[in-house]
Amino acid sequence: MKKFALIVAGGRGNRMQSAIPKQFIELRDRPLLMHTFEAFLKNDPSFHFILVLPENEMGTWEKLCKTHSFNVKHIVVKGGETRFHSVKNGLAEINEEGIIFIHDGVRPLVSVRTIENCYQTALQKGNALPVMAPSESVREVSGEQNRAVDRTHYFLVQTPQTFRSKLIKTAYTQNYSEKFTDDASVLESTGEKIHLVEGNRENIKITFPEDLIFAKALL
Ligand SMILES: Nc1ccn([C@@H]2O[C@H](COP(=O)(O)OP(=O)(O)OP(=O)(O)O)[C@@H](O)[C@H]2O)c(=O)n1
Ligand SMILES: C[C@](O)(CO)[C@H](O)COP(=O)(O)O
Repeated sequence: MKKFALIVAGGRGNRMQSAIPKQFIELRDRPLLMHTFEAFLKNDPSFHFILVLPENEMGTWEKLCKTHSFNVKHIVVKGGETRFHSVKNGLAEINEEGIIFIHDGVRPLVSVRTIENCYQTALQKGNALPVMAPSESVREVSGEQNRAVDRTHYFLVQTPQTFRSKLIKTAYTQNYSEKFTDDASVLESTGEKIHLVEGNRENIKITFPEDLIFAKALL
């Protein structure tokens, strides 16, 4: 089965407060985004890549690829207003049957095992969502009130969120809703059951400056 990695890096990275977009920050002499590609290639060198970038950053990426002799074949697509719109633009480039891994460009620490777990489950069941149990207590907040909840009922969601191509392309023909915070929520709203698989604890989304310290130590 053909494998497509749709890497979304069309965001601004406002919470990182960095002069350059967080996806281009250098970690161990390479832009963060290149480490993300490499994580997929470690799992399977035959991956087909689609990369979503902000339109005004495409030139910078081209230069970075030259500077770092980054020769991994990939299609570059322009990002949209939200992650949903960026994914939609990327999906439009995939017109063959296969398994699509939709992955945040800023999660370079995804493991080979997580990618494999996602592949096997998506192949058998149509979709796979990597998750981790929270390691802290959880509280529900409602206005001025808050209460402890049973954390065994909750999981934290990672990427790559992985799907048979037809299923996810059809799901993304829906109109955008603010409830769509990830790809599984888009598919779920069509009535599909979502299948959970084990992610890896290091697979954090690089969001705040402190996350870079953690990533540098592990890459
Ligand atoms: N319009 C958007 C917004 C986000 N993303 C991507 O979705 C992933 C997860 O988003 P997040 O980490 O929140 O990135 P940003 O939106 O860039 O960060 P911030 O919210 O801090 O601005 C990132 O790889 C980001 O580049 C995207 O492709 N297009
Ligand atoms: C897709 C995601 O990374 C799953 O945890 C997450 O929902 C992205 O959230 P963000 O607010 O767009 O960073």
